[in-house]
Amino acid sequence: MEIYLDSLTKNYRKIKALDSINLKIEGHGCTGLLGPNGAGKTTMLKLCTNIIKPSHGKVELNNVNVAIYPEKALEPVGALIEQPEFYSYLTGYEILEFTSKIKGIGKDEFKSEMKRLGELTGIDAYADRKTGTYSRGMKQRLALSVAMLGNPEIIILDEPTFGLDPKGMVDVRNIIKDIAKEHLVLLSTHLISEARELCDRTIIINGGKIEYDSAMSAERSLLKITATNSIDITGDKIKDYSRDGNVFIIEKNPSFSNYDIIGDLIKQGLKIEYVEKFDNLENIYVSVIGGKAKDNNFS
Ligand SMILES: Nc1ncnc2c1ncn2[C@@H]1O[C@H](COP(=O)(O)OP(=O)(O)OP(=O)(O)O)[C@@H](O)[C@H]1O
Repeated sequence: MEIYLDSLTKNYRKIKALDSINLKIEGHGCTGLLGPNGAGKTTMLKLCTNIIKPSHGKVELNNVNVAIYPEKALEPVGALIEQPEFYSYLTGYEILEFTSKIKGIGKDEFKSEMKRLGELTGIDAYADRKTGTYSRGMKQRLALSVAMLGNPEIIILDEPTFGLDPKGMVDVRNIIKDIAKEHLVLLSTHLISEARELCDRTIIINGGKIEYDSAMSAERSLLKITATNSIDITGDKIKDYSRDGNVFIIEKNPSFSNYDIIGDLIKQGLKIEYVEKFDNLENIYVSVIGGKAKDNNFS
C-alpha cells in the first residue's frame, strides 16, 4: 500500500492551491493532513482520487499514475471526499448494493461485506431506512461503509468528522482507528486534537506547501525562546528558525546542546527572557502556521 506524490502542483487561475508537494506514505496506519481553511487539503485528496487533474507533477497509488490510469490506480481505494449526499429515496442498503455492483462485487461477497461493515460502522441498524431520514452521523457511517465496501487497501477521507456532534465524532474516530489497523488511511482535518488522537503521522500544510511532517521530525528538537529584542540569527548550531515578534522557534542542529544554542544566541546579541522546550503538536502548529493562514494567491 503506497501513496506517492511527486512535485504535485495544482493551480486555479491565480491561486496556487498546491505547490510542488513531494510525499510518500506507505503501509497501514493513519496519516493526517492538518491545516487551516484554504491550506490545500481537499485539493490534495481530490488529486489523489482523480476528481481533479494536477497542473504539474503526479500522484501514484501502488505505483500506478492516477491521472493516466485512473481505473487501475483507484481499484484499491475507498474515498469520502466532501460531505456525503445520497439519493434520499434510496435506503442505505440499496445504496450499498448499487455501489457494490459498480465495484463488481458479487452477491455472496456483498452479503459478507454487509456483515463486516455492520460490525465496523453499525450501518446495519438503519440500512433499511431511506437515507432522507438519516441524521448527519448516520450519513457519515453510510459514507464510510460505501468507502470501505470491497475492503480497499487505501482509504481517503476528507474531514470525516465534520459537522458531527461529540458522540458522532467519537464513534467515527473509533471506526477510523479500527480501519487504520489494516489499511492505509489518509485523512484531512483542521482539528489538532483529532490529528493527535487519530494519526500515526501528521502533515501540516499551509499555503499549498508541506510545513511540517512528523515522520521527518524524529530528530527535530525545537526550542521556544522569548526575547526582549529581535535580531536575525545565524550559525551552524541552528538548523532553522521562525520568528514572530520577539518569540523565536528554533530547530537546533542535533549535535549541539540547548546550552550551546543559548550561549551562541546571547553572543549574537539576543536578549533572552526565557527558554521553553517546544515539542507538542499545538506548539508546532502555531509555529508553522504563525497564527494565520498563508495567502496562496500568485498576485
Ligand atoms: N474549484 C476551485 N476554484 C478556484 N479555487 C479553488 C477551487 N478549489 C479550491 N480553490 C482554492 O484552492 C485553495 C485550497 O483549497 P482547498 O479546498 O484545497 O483547501 P482546504 O485546506 O481543504 O480548506 P478547508 O479546510 O477550508 O476545506 C484555496 O485558496 C481555495 O480557495
